[in-house]
Amino acid sequence: MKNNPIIFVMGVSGSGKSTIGKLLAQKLNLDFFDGDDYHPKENVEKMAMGTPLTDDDRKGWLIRLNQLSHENKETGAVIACSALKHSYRKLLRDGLEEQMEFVFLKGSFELVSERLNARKGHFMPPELLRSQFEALEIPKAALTVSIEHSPEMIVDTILTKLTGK
Ligand SMILES: Nc1ncnc2c1ncn2[C@@H]1O[C@H](COP(=O)(O)OP(=O)(O)OP(=O)(O)O)[C@@H](O)[C@H]1O
Ligand SMILES: O=C(O)[C@H](O)[C@@H](O)[C@H](O)[C@H](O)CO
Repeated sequence: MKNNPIIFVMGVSGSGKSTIGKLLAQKLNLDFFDGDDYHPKENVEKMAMGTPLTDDDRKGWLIRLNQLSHENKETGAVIACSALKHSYRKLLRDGLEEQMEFVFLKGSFELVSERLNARKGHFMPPELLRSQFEALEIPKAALTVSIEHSPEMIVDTILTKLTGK
């Protein structure tokens, strides 16, 4: 595994970024940050109203998460962030190429939809899921795991793959 890794757990809304990210951070004894907490108020309001974010809406937020990564450069961290497009991942990685890992949570529209419909108390409406899949550009270099298994199994798979690197 890379030294002091900055691990971005990425995927569409409801793919399990927060659930998996927290557990992974615990196992690696790293701090966990949820990208959702760094959206400006306008972005959260927009999503809550059922409008997908644009590239422009996401830009400042991605820059902030790149800064956050730099702030945690010495220790490493786990960060949950949708990171849907290649250009977003390039921005997130800027200046930290050596330390950064992307873990992609891969799942079908149907499965994620089921989980989102069952989730309570979150601002993101399930109706936005289609637009999340439309925006998603599948990462080629990411460590990819299927979300069909339990969170514990998924994290074990990630750890095995990470430590084998
Ligand atoms: N592997 C799993 N098996 C079963 N349920 C899961 C799994 N991973 C996550 N969940 C559940 O699915 C829902 C979505 O997970 P979570 O909130 O972690 O996704 P997210 O990608 O962080 O979403 P968002 O980006 O919208 O914040 C939650 O209710 C969570 O408990
Ligand atoms: O890029 C985006 O459209 C956003 O980051 C969303 O994915 C949300 O932040 C989150 O996933 C909602 O819960």
